[in-house]
Amino acid sequence: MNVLEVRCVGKQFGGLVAVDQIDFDVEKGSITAVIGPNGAGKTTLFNLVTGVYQPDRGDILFDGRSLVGLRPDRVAALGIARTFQNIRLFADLSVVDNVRVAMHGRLKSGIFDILLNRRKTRIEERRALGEVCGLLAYLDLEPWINEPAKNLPYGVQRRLEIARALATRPKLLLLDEPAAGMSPRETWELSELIRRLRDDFELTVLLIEHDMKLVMDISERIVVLDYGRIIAGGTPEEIRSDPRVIEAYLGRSAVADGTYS
Ligand SMILES: Nc1ncnc2c1ncn2[C@@H]1O[C@H](COP(=O)(O)OP(=O)(O)OP(=O)(O)O)[C@@H](O)[C@H]1O
Repeated sequence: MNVLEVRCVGKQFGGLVAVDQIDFDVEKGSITAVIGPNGAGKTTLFNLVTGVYQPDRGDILFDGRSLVGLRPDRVAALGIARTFQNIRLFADLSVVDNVRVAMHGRLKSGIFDILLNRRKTRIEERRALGEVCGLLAYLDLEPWINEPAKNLPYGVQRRLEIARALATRPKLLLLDEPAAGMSPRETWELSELIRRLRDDFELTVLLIEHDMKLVMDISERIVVLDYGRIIAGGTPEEIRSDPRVIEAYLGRSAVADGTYS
């Protein structure tokens, strides 16, 4: 069963075609990677799925329902969460408050309930805090719980971004270059974490990543973009040996020097 269906989607910025006739499916419970050279259209695709941009043509279906025309908050409420290439946290807020803020969009109590300090609001807040603490424990963020986000090491900030995304209880998690700036050890830990998340939270994961080792290690399907178009799609084995991918994305030298092995 497909959780996401991208149907002939196109997006232009003035004369520049950023995404052109993109068409692919993401199977429920899978880990799918979108790869391609800089400027290939990967982040634009994520922005189209999450409602940041609207497609000029085509359709995007989530659980069979079209996302076209929906604002990002509506898309999030349906169960799609994302992390960003350039980490977006509340720098001066503590770790626990960063996750609490992310969870608030899903809580029932409004600002007046909070101001009036209603009993149902206090119960909901207490439950939410319990859930936040559970997420922080799961992601090994407990030692940093009261630390402002800006003080965290880079790899920990990336985990906090994931905690914020999970706080919205998504069905589909989009990760935009989650390994960027990470050491090889942190990247290895991240690949283990992504697999665990998928299993423990029954998620479907769609990720953009330049780290080929991570992509080949954890993806079940790979979609390859170049100049806004899909040039290949398939399993890691199929992609690894596809000459169009080697040519367009990695260059012949990558094959020769063993980068792409
Ligand atoms: N808001 C925008 N306005 C104008 N052009 C844009 C905008 N967003 C993206 N583009 C252009 O669309 C093309 C695709 O960009 P996009 O960021 O989607 O590529 P990418 O594959 O994510 O690249 P990278 O790997 O460098 O992040 C690029 O040429 C980019 O300059």
